Amino acid sequence: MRPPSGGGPAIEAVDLVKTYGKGDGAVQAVRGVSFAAQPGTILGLLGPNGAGKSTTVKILTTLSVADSGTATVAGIDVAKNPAGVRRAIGYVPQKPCFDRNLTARENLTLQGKIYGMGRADLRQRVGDILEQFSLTEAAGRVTTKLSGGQQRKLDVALALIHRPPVLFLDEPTTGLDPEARTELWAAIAGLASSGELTVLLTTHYLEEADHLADQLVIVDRGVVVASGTPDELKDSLDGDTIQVRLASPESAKQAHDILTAIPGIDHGLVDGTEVRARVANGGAALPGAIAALDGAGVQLVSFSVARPSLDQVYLRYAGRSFQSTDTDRKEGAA
Ligand SMILES: Nc1ncnc2c1ncn2[C@@H]1O[C@H](COP(=O)(O)OP(=O)(O)OP(=O)(O)O)[C@@H](O)[C@H]1O
Repeated sequence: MRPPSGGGPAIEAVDLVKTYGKGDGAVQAVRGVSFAAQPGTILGLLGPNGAGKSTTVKILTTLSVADSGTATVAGIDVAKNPAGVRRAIGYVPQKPCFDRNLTARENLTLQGKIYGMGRADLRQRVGDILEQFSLTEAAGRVTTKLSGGQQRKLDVALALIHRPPVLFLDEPTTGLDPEARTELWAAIAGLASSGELTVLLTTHYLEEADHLADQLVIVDRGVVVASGTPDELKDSLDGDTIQVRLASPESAKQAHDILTAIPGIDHGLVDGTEVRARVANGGAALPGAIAALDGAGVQLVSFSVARPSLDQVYLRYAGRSFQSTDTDRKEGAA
């Protein structure tokens, strides 16, 4: 299948609204979300846990029905023709979806049969897709004997077996170690590079969104707070980011307080042993900032001036730091 003809977006959401439950217990998961992904691009839906990303994806993949609003995928209306949408998409949910008792090759073959693919085409396709995801050598192994990264790649391969023009990846790298994450990033970037596949991926990793997405839609508490390319979003913030690395998290907190007390330095964030803050002109602020830290006896590991990062973008548009939203989540989960 190819992307929709006629030049329209591959994915379009217009004013989607979804509330779970009723009365006092009602949760407004999605509160008027709109965006569009052009064919052959990767759109990153970025937001902390509970922002409404999965709910939006569920509506677009026909697993859930919106209370209001409209959406098309591959030019097909999700509400009017859900079966058509399901044929046009691949969907990788957060949890693995392969059969643990079968091998990678058997899983792919079974999936292809479910989509009604012919025997010769399917055999060729399974071979090609195993190759594409560097799974050929592991193809004969029962899936439980694959590494976490290989299992995740198999999930993506399964979603693509029927050559859909649109792929949805819901937090594809959650739980993967850094090496497996980097490998999956390369595979995802490779998928979209042909220009024939449109990918929507949800993530709460700023780095992942920055690295992979052509276009970002930042969601928070069910609404879109900003959208654009990663560069556009960073450029929309005037000024520079100063980044200071300290020897310990305690020193980082101390450095944060000292720096943000300096007029013109604001929006400070502490991330482990690093402090980041915004300033109109990083070069001009540098001597004063270093002198203030030095005067307080705070030992620096490094100090640099950089372009704004996505967490600064998030802070500016969502009105709170990305780290704090993640901390809220962890505390809520505890
Ligand atoms: N089936 C459901 N019933 C009730 N509330 C729900 C349901 N599914 C999601 N929610 C709530 O809706 C809100 C949005 O959830 P959603 O899963 O869409 O967010 P998310 O951004 O995908 O988060 P995560 O990264 O944790 O998957 C949250 O407050 C969540 O608790």
